[in-house]
Amino acid sequence: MAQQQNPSATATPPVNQATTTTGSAADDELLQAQAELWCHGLAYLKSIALQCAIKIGIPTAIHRCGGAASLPELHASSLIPVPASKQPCLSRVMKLLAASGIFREREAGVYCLTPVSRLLVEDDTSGGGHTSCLSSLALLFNTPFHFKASQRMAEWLIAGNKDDDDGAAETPLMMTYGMSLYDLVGRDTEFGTLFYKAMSGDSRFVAEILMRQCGEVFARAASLVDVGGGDGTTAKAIAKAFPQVRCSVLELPQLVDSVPPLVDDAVEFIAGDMMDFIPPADVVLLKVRAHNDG
Ligand SMILES: C[S@@+](CC[C@H](N)C(=O)[O-])C[C@H]1O[C@@H](n2cnc3c(N)ncnc32)[C@H](O)[C@@H]1O
Repeated sequence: MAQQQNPSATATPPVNQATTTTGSAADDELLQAQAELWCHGLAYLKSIALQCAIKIGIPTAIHRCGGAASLPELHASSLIPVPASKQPCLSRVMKLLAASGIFREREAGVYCLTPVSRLLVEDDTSGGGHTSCLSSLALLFNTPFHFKASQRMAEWLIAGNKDDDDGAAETPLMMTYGMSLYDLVGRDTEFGTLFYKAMSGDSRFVAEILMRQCGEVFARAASLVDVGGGDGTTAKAIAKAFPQVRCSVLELPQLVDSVPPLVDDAVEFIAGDMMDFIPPADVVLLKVRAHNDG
């Protein structure tokens, strides 16, 4: 009886070792490139996973468990609102965040805070050099406004015809919403609230470092203007620490008009555009993205 031969065995000519190694290295490189492409293509999931962990309250929950906890421990302590049936999914989110350096997997399934996730703890009084929480800032990076506008980046880049409104838009955000980021902040209450919560958290964080590092500058000053100073968090912190400094904030008129908590005796708010005028002062502070980026 004739034996059936393995077609691939008969079709493949004998090859020397060098050819095999070269072919295999090239395939390895291709597979590596494909894996990297997957990673780049899905990189936005890292931001989504971070947003998810913040919304669920994982950094604060781990902090309240003493700085390290397993998911079953977090679940048992009722610190995170995720039903047991979904813990395997949360476990995958945590693995992704641990691989990204946001948490550290100390041992299988036990997660600790890292310097990054410590910035996301809501009530951190452990004295890690800061007392402010940057959760709102991290959430601000991922709003639907940002996602929707950034998905139009290519469309915005190739739109160049000055006769059409889209082509003339200064930014993808302007093209998508027909207004600047700061106009959006003024018009959308929810977005505006998140924006200023994020900015004041960031300002508190930076002010703590600024005062430690540049205290002698403020100690010698009699006046300071914080240009684009938002809700005045930084200026208020400086005024409190250095009462001899007369602090003011230069802000866009729509912001000064629309946000009541801006009124503060320690800080004067001046409505104006920094491109037109900056009030004279011993110290001019600028912590701002001055263009209407989107
Ligand atoms: C990114 S926020 C920073 C706020 C604050 N300096 C901080 O660090 O938290 C930028 C601020 O600059 C203000 N701004 C933008 N363009 C401005 C301009 N041309 N003149 C004055 N303020 C401006 C915005 O209203 C916004 O509050």
